[in-house]
Amino acid sequence: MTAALALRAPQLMTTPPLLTMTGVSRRYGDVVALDDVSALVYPGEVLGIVGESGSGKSTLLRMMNLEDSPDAGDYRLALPDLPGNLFELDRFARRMLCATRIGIVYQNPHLGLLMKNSSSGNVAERLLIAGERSFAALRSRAREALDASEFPLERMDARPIELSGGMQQRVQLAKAIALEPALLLLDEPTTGLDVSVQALVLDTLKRLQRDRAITMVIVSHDLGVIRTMADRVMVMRRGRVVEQGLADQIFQDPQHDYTQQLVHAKL
Ligand SMILES: Nc1ncnc2c1ncn2[C@@H]1O[C@H](COP(=O)(O)OP(=O)(O)OP(=O)(O)O)[C@@H](O)[C@H]1O
Repeated sequence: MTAALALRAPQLMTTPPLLTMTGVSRRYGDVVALDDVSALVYPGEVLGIVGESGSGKSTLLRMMNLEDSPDAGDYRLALPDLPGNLFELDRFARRMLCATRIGIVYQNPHLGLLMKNSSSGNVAERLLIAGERSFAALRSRAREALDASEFPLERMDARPIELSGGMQQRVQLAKAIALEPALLLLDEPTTGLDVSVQALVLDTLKRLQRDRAITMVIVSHDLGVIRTMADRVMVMRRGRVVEQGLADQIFQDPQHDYTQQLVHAKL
């Protein structure tokens, strides 16, 4: 066992989870996207969700972001004033919760950003929802979030449509962290970027995680990304969780046939 693993494992086990999902199922017509999925995410950790295309990863993340409702299941976040099953919240309460306590970065920046508004305006929009009304404060807080996302500040008034893919992801990230969310969701955040740009964005995510201990859930079909980012890994196939455990254990000693195939295909 490595020193890092020895230090990390007991910490995870002794802290109550921030996120608890139990028995979540979702069908779309005949397609079973999620079949009785349960998940725990502990404060300050990065949970990586991996699996082939169509395995249900993005659907699960959308559930965590309350964008969709399951056919069955329970979802709790251990935050003040949030008792009960979050799937039972009405649309307004969901929107406020997501805007203020949950951040998300999508693979497709069009889902997360208004492409024709300025980058700083995109971040400020999140702050406005939370009640910030002073122009000077909006601008300085947007600047701070963009800086933390390692976005070049001289371009903060550029529109995302004018920016590279890597820069667009940094704007999404700044928007996602502007209100210091309890949970940051990342759906294939670097897929489609050049390898060198991908590495830089992953570096930023790792630094943010280290400096701010943000609890993250990252979805990727790319085991390299999951290996770089995750403390624990959940492997999905056909809407079910087939294996989960500490990242080192999953990568060094995968138990399920499917995980073994994934890991060996990558090596
Ligand atoms: N809104 C929807 N309407 C119909 N089918 C859907 C919808 N969302 C997801 N599905 C289906 O549910 C299954 C799981 O999709 P999901 O996007 O969660 O998989 P994934 O593991 O994220 O794959 P990918 O990486 O390709 O997005 C797929 O068969 C998909 O076609």
